[in-house]
Amino acid sequence: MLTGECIRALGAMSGTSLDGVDAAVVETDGARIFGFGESRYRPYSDEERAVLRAALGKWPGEGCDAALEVVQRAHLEALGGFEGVDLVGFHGQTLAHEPRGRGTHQLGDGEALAQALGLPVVWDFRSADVNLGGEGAPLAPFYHFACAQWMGAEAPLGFLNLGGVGNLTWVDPRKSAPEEAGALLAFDTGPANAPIDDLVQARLGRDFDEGGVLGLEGRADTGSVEAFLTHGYFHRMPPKSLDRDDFKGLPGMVVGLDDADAVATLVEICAASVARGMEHCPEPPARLLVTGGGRKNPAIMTRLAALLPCDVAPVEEAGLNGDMLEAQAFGFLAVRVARGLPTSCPGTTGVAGAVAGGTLSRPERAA
Ligand SMILES: Nc1ncnc2c1ncn2[C@@H]1O[C@H](COP(=O)(O)OP(=O)(O)OP(=O)(O)O)[C@@H](O)[C@H]1O
Ligand SMILES: CC(=O)N[C@H]1[C@@H]2OC[C@@H](O2)[C@@H](O)[C@@H]1O[C@H](C)C(=O)O
Repeated sequence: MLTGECIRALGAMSGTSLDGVDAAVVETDGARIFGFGESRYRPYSDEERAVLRAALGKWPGEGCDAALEVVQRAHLEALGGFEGVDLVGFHGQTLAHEPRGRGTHQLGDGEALAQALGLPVVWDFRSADVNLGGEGAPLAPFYHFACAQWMGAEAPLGFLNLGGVGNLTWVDPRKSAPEEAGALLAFDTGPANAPIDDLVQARLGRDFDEGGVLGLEGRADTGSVEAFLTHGYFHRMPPKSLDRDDFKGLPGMVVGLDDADAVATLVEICAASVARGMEHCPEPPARLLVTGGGRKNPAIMTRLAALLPCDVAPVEEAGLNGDMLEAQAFGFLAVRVARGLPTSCPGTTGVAGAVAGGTLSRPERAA
């Protein structure tokens, strides 16, 4: 099955925004993208999201059973019924991430999922990298490299994922492989949607600032933005990574502002941290392709365009699906793991050398 031929890989991502499970098929040999297949979004209910939110920060053995039940049920519903799938890439739900401390914790049982689906499942993608001294994140950059080549890009370009946390990938598509020196530079830029979501949830009972209405209406408090950028994270050289709640105190910085100004300030902090991160790139990319839910926030996209020295566009302008890029990425990475190909390298996580992470669980009965 895995001899370099085209594999129909089904990836699943449950991200830091806790909005739901994205599931998407990508046709690949682990190096090239041959095509994209069906995708599906399975939202978490309010009750499920509350269970997951309560589990954030927990490590294995610290009472994650209820959250595990939510993750397994939601993924079985999201992944069941796809036709002609050869392999599943299961990210799980990150509950905690301290690569220089306790490690990284993605909640999910890939072995149980493999038996329930009757399909081989690759999971636990991040541990091997962390155990070898890497950040364990971001991992999508190897897929971004494949996307750049699928697009036929011939000059360096950037991918910016704006989920709960922002992560930037600088790609040189002229290189022959993602693990080649100089092919990729990637790192988490800073907070993206998570603090905005948390603030509108706390103040207004909404999940997010739909359409960026508040962010467009308000005025950013520049003093708060400048104070935030003095945080030590912005003085660390990449590769570097964040946990969803590393900046949990951020809404507290804007407590004295009205709703619109508070959101506008968090939007500016997101955009300014991307601009600060862009300074680490070997050269500014001619184009930055934005993926993740933040690309649907006009307030964020407007501020990125104002602050960055390059064209800023949603990935759809390059023919890609920004809602499903991360799910596709874990399908792609699952094929790489199954074929023993690296999934991270010094340029993406700071790991000592290219490493193929992940655990492959096979079903006792085929689907
Ligand atoms: N129409 C919209 N208007 C404004 N913001 C939106 C819109 N749709 C989605 N978002 C934002 O995008 C977020 C979800 O983005 P996404 O699904 O990429 O996050 P994630 O994958 O869970 O996070 P991460 O990539 O950090 O793991 C929502 O929480 C919200 O803040
Ligand atoms: C530990 C963890 O789950 N990190 C996530 C988070 O969400 C965005 C950013 O921080 C990124 O580093 C990573 O996910 C993406 C999919 C990645 O690994 O590329």
